[in-house]
Amino acid sequence: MPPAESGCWQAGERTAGEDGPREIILVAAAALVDTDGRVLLSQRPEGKEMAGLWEFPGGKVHAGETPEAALIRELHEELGIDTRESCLAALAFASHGYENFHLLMPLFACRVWQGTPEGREGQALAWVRPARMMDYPMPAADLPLVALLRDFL
Ligand SMILES: Nc1nc2c([nH]c(=O)n2[C@H]2C[C@H](O)[C@@H](COP(=O)(O)OP(=O)(O)OP(=O)(O)O)O2)c(=O)[nH]1
Repeated sequence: MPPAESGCWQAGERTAGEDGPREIILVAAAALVDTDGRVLLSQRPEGKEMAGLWEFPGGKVHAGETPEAALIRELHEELGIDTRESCLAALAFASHGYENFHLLMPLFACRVWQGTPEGREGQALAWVRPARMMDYPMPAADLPLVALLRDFL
């Protein structure tokens, strides 16, 4: 298929390096999958950028942290659940240029954890089948991941 029709090549699109380098932000995220094959989405709370959009739980990897350790920490802080590195399976990643930064986000599948997820930061939660995720507005970076989840879960 010629580039113009494939959707991966658009006239006027900003490409890496055009306006100088943007900071790369490393964020680790989880597709928590329940026994019915539903995935947990978390709504970004008011006051944060992209408030109201639904995302995979997770957060920024701190200096000196591995993505796995960051994710285990974030899942505990945000949802009150505990998991371990052996329960995280690398599934995919997002690499997306936002206006002010470039997001690099590994997505891990996780089917085993202790506790019941609750929105500890006041965020709404929803268990969603991948085929229904289009009903939940998500950050632009997540859209390719949703397509992958539909195929892999
Ligand atoms: N957790 C998560 N973040 C996402 C997803 N998609 C997406 O574009 N992001 C972006 C939104 C934010 O710019 C960034 C995550 O940063 P954050 O602010 O939530 O990170 P954090 O929990 O460490 O929060 P903070 O300490 O900066 O307040 O990644 C996603 O599916 N999950």
